[in-house]
Amino acid sequence: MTKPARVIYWFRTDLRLHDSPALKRALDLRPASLFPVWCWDPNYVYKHRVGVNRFNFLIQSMNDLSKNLTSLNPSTKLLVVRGEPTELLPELFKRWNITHLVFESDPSAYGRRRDSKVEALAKQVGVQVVKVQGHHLYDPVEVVKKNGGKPVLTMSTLQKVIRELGEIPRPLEPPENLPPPKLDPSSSSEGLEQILGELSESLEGLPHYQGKGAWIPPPELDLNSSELGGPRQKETDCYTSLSGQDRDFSVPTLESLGMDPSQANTPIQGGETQALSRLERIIKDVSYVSKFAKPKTTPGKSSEEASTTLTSPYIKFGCLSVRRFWWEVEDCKKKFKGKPNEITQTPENLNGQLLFRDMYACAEYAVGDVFGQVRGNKICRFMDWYLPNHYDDQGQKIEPRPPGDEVSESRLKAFREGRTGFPWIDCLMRQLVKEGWIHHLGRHSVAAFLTRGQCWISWERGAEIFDEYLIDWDPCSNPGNWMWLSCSAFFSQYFRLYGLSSFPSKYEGTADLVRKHCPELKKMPDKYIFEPFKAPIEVQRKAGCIVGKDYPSPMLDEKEAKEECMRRCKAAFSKGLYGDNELVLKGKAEAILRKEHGIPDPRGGGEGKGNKKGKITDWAKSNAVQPKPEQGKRSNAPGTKRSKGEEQEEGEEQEEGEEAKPSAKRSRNKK
Ligand SMILES: Cc1cc2nc3c(=O)[nH]c(=O)nc-3n(C[C@H](O)[C@H](O)[C@H](O)COP(=O)(O)OP(=O)(O)OC[C@H]3O[C@@H](n4cnc5c(N)ncnc54)[C@H](O)[C@@H]3O)c2cc1C
Repeated sequence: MTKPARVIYWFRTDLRLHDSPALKRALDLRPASLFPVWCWDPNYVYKHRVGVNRFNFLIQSMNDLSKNLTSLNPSTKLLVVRGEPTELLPELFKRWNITHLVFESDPSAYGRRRDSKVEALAKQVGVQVVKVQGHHLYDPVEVVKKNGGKPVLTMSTLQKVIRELGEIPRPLEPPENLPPPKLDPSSSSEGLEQILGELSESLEGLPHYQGKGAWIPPPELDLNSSELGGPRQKETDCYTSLSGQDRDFSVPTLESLGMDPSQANTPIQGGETQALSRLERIIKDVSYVSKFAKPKTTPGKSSEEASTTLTSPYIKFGCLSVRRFWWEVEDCKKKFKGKPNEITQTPENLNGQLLFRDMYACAEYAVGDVFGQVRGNKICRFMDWYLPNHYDDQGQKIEPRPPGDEVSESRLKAFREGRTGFPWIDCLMRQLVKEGWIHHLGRHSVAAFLTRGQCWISWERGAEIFDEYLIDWDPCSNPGNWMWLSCSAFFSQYFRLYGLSSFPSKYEGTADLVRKHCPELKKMPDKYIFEPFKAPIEVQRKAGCIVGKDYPSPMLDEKEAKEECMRRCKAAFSKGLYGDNELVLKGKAEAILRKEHGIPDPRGGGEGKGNKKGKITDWAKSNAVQPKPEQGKRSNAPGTKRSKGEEQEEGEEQEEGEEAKPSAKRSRNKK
């Protein structure tokens, strides 16, 4: 007779019970005991940028999952063990006599590395590992294989490849019951408290337990560093015991991380229960689902009123199954009573949005660890951005990063703090920090502004800011979209830009969004809401907001900055270098690009025309601060006419329906 299975189900970014193919595989083993484990990894807590809103969402989602597990069997819940999975899981295998470890596979490079370590450790002690794809519509491993090992860079390539992979599986129902996490399945102990007590006892003697060798943040770690996702108010106590302060394997609190819960200002609440009720609301509106066209959606007055689905945080943490979303959309569209040609198509429809997510995952899978950076990234066009990452001779990232030129550093700071003097950018950045989410077109605006649009700052820096604040931060979608918006990959029409006033003017509710997040502009009339620096002084006085005093002056001249960036894009495109080119790897590409195209270096160095060694160039200097308000001049405010040239630069909202068409030949002339 075979030994009955004793299974650890390792939860990660699959915090749900519905449509979980990995959980189904665990239950198909008919385990005598099922241990639903979450490893509260100090690497995540102390080494990643995770802001308070994302932690809050995660904690809520874990609590919701735990409650849902208990509703299936009152003798079970989510078992949170505090420590690194590579250290902890092997101990649990031994102490809980585990036969199988089951988890949903993590396609990201970091996750794959961690998982393969855990897999090897499990095999060493005879524990069988079962990993199942469930985080994407299609398995990135299979897609990339079918694409000849190449990264998928366009929607049409993805669609071509997936046609051969067959239909997306229909979603699974949640389980009806679960075995309890009993150490001795034949024992009569049934109560959860008793089971938890026995489990906690079984961990006696392990390091980190009951304060013995507790995981204490290393002294060099600055808990107040924003690099760690915002200020931590006090010492953490979430690692003083393996099974939690009360030895009940509970979900940690924000306080135990040293975070201030009052800073979690997001209206977005985590958990599978919330995710499913949101999905139900979306699907009820057959017309909305059938006619969904991403470019026509609006950021609205607030995140709750944005006209997209706001499902990304739930999909990110797996509270919502992406396959379930897909199929509910498909079934909903069948109920549409309007004309068939009113039903929107991929890529602008909801299915298209979900496919974009898969596209970035497939690109990340093929590119690997360097997907989030320029250096070494074969799909990423090299541009001579300001404030790039720095690397040593071995290709290791130098941290902390050496300071860049002071103008760009001050612009980056103002951008992060929502003080650029451009209300559209400032309100979005303040919304991001406060609520942990902004609408896609808002993300477009800020990403283009920081990179190829106005500031010429490396997309790596912008992606880092999003990493810290977005609840839905994703290791594939975030760098992928930043590369798209900066025209580094996926998209190449660098001449298409957003007007800082004309673009938001086209969308309903955007003036209110500005007023909500930039209250100093509350009384600014609509005409000047996106360009208060153009308001006559009497208008500013009447609105109680003097530009330069109550609200910052714009930090650059939009038109000049755009022209300069365009020149730089042109140069980078004509040179055609990518992140894996030898010149880039050796750190020589920037100087060459500047020299060949006479582009000034803001730090000096004499490479570009007209550079004065050691000085900030005139261009950067003159645009650093306080451009003259064009009071009373032509305005781009709502209702006013724009010049022909500006019209041509906009319309960027069509982007998601287009393909990346690299306009310059790739240069792969490795020496
Ligand atoms: C610079 C930048 C950075 C971004 N970073 C992230 C990120 O870290 N995580 C993330 O989930 N999305 C990211 N996006 C993509 C997109 O903005 C969000 O997924 C979307 O705004 C989420 O809102 P929603 O759920 O209302 O989307 P909807 O429009 O309702 O779309 C439904 C779902 O489709 C997926 N989706 C839609 N658009 C995209 C896209 N362009 N790329 C990938 N998935 C998409 C999301 O899972 C989303 O929840 C980024 C976009 C930009 C421009």
